[in-house]
Amino acid sequence: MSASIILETRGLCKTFGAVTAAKDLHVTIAPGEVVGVIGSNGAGKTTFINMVTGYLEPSSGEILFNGKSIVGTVPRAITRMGLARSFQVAQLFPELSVLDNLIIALAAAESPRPSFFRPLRTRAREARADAILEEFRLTAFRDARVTAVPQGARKLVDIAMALIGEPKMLLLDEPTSGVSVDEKNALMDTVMAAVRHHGTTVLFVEHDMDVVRRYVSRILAFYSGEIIADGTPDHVLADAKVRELVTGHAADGHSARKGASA
Ligand SMILES: Nc1ncnc2c1ncn2[C@@H]1O[C@H](COP(=O)(O)OP(=O)(O)OP(=O)(O)O)[C@@H](O)[C@H]1O
Repeated sequence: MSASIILETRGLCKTFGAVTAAKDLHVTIAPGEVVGVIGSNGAGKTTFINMVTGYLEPSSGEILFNGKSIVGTVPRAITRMGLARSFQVAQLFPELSVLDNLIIALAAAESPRPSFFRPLRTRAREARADAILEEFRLTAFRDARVTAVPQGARKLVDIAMALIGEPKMLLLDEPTSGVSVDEKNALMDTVMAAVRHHGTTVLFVEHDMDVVRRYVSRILAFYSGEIIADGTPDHVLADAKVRELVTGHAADGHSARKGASA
């Protein structure tokens, strides 16, 4: 693998009984790329992210991160190698404040086993958390309980926490799901400014084609566990198979498919 590839999968397969969720996936991602993953419901997008981040063991195939095989490596170790992720549903401590969630993430990033005998909330961590809140435009929610903040802000907290360890690559599973159409661009503008600032390579799953077009330089289109198109947004979104099977826009312009807005 050359230095111009940060993530590579070779012949990646995953079956669940009779269901093939990933079929012979060959993907290479270069450092600094912003890649959108599209596909209708059940196409295999989350399965791909779960395998790459260690949450799911592939049935066969290889995954290389920075040239090192990571198949069989536990998620926490993969995160420590610099490959982080967020989830469709934000993984936060719902009863704690936004600030405390960030402080826990900061403590966890500093040490794999934070001591129960030392306070988690130190001045240094609080100052760092405040800087993160500002960067992610979350200062207004600093002391609010996670359950009391809007969905878009929860998503931002989750993504901010994923970026705390300064990952080289970030995988986002539907960062704008459950967020109103009006809020989507503001959320993605904030996320993209942060990842550009940190120089992070990004791959994100997205159903909204307006969001995809606006933020990515490359699209992987999944259908039935396979990648049916890989290229620039103009190329992939004009592809006849993608229009028929993913975005639901047949050649006559008729839209039918659930889960995609183009
Ligand atoms: N743990 C599992 N056990 C059995 N089948 C699974 C499991 N996880 C995923 N599948 C199946 O694998 C296929 C791909 O699912 P996956 O969740 O990866 O799709 P997706 O593209 O992320 O869909 P969505 O957009 O709805 O999140 C589906 O048919 C799904 O039902």
